[in-house]
Amino acid sequence: MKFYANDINAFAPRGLRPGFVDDPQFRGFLEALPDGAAFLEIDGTIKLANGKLELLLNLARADLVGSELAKHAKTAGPLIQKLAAALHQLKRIEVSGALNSQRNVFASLSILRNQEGGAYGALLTMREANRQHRPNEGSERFRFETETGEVARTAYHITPRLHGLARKGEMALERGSAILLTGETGTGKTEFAKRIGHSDKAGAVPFVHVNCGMLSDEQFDVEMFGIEPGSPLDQSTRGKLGFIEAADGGILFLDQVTDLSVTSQMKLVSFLETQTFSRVGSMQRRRARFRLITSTNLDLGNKIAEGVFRPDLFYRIAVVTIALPPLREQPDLVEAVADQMLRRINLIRKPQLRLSPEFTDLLQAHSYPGNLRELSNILEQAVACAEGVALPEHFMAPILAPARTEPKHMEVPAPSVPAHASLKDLVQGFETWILEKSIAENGSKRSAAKALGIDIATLVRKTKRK
Ligand SMILES: Nc1ncnc2c1ncn2[C@@H]1O[C@H](COP(=O)(O)OP(=O)(O)OP(=O)(O)O)[C@@H](O)[C@H]1O
Repeated sequence: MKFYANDINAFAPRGLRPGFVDDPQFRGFLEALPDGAAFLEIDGTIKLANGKLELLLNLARADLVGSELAKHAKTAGPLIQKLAAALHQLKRIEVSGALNSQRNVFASLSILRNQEGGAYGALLTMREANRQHRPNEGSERFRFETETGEVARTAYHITPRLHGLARKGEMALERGSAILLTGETGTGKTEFAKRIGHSDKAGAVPFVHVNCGMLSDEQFDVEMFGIEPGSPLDQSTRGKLGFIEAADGGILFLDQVTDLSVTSQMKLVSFLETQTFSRVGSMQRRRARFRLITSTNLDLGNKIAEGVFRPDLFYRIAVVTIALPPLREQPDLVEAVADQMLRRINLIRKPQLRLSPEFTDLLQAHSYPGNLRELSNILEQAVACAEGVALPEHFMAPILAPARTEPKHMEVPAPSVPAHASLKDLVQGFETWILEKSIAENGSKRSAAKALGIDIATLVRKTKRK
């Protein structure tokens, strides 16, 4: 029996359950997969993506998660369009081809269905087709950055003040000096790094964006230095390209460098000192040449005084420091970004939204503790609440709510992933894990079945399947 997109409502549609996709153990499971992987809602929205997919597509996870898969066809390549079309038709597909990053990949998309056959999501996996044949150092270069300067520039507003800072950044990159970007959250450090990394001066080079908050001590060596193919630690047998090798000849951007533990900072210092490293599982020293940009929204002076940031690392990364100004000091940027967002929104909005002069005054007077991110939220709120004109009552600045304490649940360990597991086994392992976790959280099989929207007989049969 075939199901088409229109049929899903008739078969108890279920989206991926937020409780599960937000669970750190499930995220750990996804990260442990040897290939790039993502979970998608049935409408094509990417709910979760792992770091390997981020690397293969050369798109930041923050840009992937929450967006529609099809949206990335332009930057990542037409292969993505094929996968999105298959999902739209609820069709399993396996495709191979080149991404815009010039990586040849095999990709597969499997539809996840409940017992009644209703589709509730999809699993996308992707692996590099020629990774095992990758010659050693120096002979083959991989470009990680696919975003063209044109794409990057369309959404980026450059005021005279930002232009001056960008010039300073471009000159520092040209000279090979390490740049530290500072500034409050949302001031645009990441965008700025991409902007100067894409400048004509930097040329078409890899730009590897590393979110340091995602790098635990255990992952640091593997993610930064990679794994030697065929070494005892190489479960995939294809090795793993580390961020440092990926950035060779280009730019390594360490975002929120203050999130690195002191131990990882020490390893980074030692690497920066010698510019050499060894892949995990190999003794061979390798050399990588790249230009370094780091960023933080914290006060580094305080962090050093507290003993949680190493001064020797500070002096290596802060050869040139560029402080991104807060939005409250840039009324011209508020106006330009608000105008541009409104234009983009009005391309699809009916009725078109106009800002009343009073609303515009509030925009100009606001202090923006969340900077550009907050401006965007305020406009989105107005888009959602106002009819044709945004009035002062539609001006809602987000207020930071106190952290919520989550109830503690019984821990169900994430399934381990065998090196050569088939896609079917992986999906089945994931399903069993969800069921067990739900039983632990809900206290009984009956309550778990109810919470998952399946009948108790199905749940019992599936949990016996192991
Ligand atoms: N000059 C700009 N013009 C338009 N939009 C911008 C500009 N700079 C940043 N943005 C937008 O503002 C938001 C926040 O930017 P970004 O993530 O670069 O901030 P950040 O300083 O790195 O934040 P954090 O410190 O929290 O990591 C993003 O949505 C980005 O697209």
